This record gives sequence, structure tokens and C-alpha cells, in this order.
Amino acid sequence: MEPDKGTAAVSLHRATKCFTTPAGKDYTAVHEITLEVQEGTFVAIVGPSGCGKSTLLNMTAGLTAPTSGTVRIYGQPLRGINRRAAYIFQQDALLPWKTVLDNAALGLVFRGRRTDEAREAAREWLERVGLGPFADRYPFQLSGGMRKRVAIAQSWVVNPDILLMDEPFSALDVQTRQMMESELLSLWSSSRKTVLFVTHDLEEAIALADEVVVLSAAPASRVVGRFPVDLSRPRNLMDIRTDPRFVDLYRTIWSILREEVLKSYERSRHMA
Ligand SMILES: Nc1ncnc2c1ncn2[C@@H]1O[C@H](COP(=O)(O)OP(=O)(O)OP(=O)(O)O)[C@@H](O)[C@H]1O
Repeated sequence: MEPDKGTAAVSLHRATKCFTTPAGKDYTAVHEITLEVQEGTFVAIVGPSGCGKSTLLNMTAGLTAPTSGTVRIYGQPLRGINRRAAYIFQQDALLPWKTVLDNAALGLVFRGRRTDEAREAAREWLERVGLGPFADRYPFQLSGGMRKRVAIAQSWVVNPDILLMDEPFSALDVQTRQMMESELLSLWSSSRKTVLFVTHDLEEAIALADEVVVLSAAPASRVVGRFPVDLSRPRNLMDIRTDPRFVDLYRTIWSILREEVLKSYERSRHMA
């Protein structure tokens, strides 16, 4: 039976994704994943390397269709690209030949907005992420953190209902990363968009999310645990990692994730 078509922003029902390997064999990346994400919640997805986290996000973005099962967005079966979502990748996708302003305006231009209107909206967002004075620069003239801010402005300016973030901060140094996490939370708390945030880092997942979803080791990855994060908001990310409740949650989730990481490591050794 299909799940209720309630107000879940994202609803995967027994979503399976198989790929064909270069050797021509079938490979099941994720198997019968059922997951509902309620509107306005921040959900982090963790799991061992290669377990299918990006595949799950790509199915939600409509970049790839499930081999079987369904993906619904606000109750509607997803066909093609998910127009209600914006995607932020690990490597930002800024165009090197465009200025910061024009990069930030890109999503609106693609959606058919007039260039001057798109630029005006983009300029507002650049101000909000602290990049107002850098609007005329080119991406190569920015630091990693600044480039990330452009990517955030670029996705936020189109006012998506859903943000899909695939390890967006993993390439940043620890301090910049913490700043960006704080900025993301403050933007999110004033907008309450639905966020699916993929990360390798369990600490980052707990610090940011309302719920942490743990995927099992590949192949045929599935959901092995869902953990509500009952830490109060707003959260002070500078200190949260020493909060006793944080430490408790970390221990509980890590005991599940650790098993999957070990399985994944063992399997990859046998494949090598
Ligand atoms: N287009 C594709 N063709 C064949 N196999 C693919 C394709 N895309 C992903 N895979 C395989 O599916 C599995 C899951 O990949 P995915 O990128 O979703 O994992 P991940 O958990 O995001 O990985 P990582 O933690 O390393 O970022 C991997 O074994 C990968 O090689």
C-alpha cells in the first residue's frame, strides 16, 4: 500500500535504485527505502561511504528516477526534475566566467526572470550572506567559504520549498565550516524550508538537524535508524558538541553507524 499523501514535503516509498556497472552487472545501490520528511524539518542523512546517500538525494531532486518504488513531493508523484527543490553540491557549481552577482542570479534567469530583476533579487541575497561588497568579483577571487555563500545565495534566491544539500561544507576548513553551519541554521530558522542534508560527519548531522537518518552499508542500502534530535533551538554551534544531550545522542547513533561503517570497510576489502 502507498503511504498517506499527507503534508510530507518528501515521501519515498520503497524506492530502489539499480545501476549497471561498467562490467555490465546489476548493482543495487539503495533498496526499498521508505522515508517521509515533513514540511519545514531539517533532516540529516548519514551512512558509510558509497552507501547511496547521493543516490537518495538525486532521486528526490528528480535527477535520477527510482528503478522501482515512488518519490512524492508534497503528495505528487515526481516526474522529471523536482521544481520545488534547489540542490547544493559538495563542489559548488559556480560559473567561472560570470561575476558573483550573475552567478547568484543564475537560477532566476533560468526560470525566465528578466536579468535586471534577477540581479536585484540576487543582490539582496548577497547582502544577506555578507557578500554585498563582492558582487562584481569572479569566483576564482573568493575563498572557499565565500564561494559556499554564493552557492547558498544562488539556491535561496529562487525560494525553493526544499533544499537538498550534499556534503556542502565538507571541503571547508573546520572554522569556516562552523561559521557556514551557523549561517545556514539562522537562514533556515527564519524560512523553515525543508532540508535534506547529506553528510559524512555525524557531529554535523546532530548539530544541525531535527532528525538523523542512518543508512546501512552498501550494497542495497536501507534505512537502519531514524533518530529525532531533541536539542533546543536556536543552537549555539560553538558549544553544542559538549552538551550532555548531544554526547548521549552521538553515542546512541554512532553505535548503529559504527556497525555499518565496519561492514562497509570489510566489504570493500573483499571487493579489492
Ligand atoms: N550512475 C551510476 N552508475 C553506476 N553506479 C553508480 C552510479 N551512481 C552511483 N553509483 C553507485 O551507487 C553507489 C552509491 O553511490 P552514492 O554516490 O549514492 O553513495 P554516497 O553514499 O553518496 O557516497 P559517498 O559517501 O562516497 O559520497 C556507489 O557504489 C556508486 O558507485
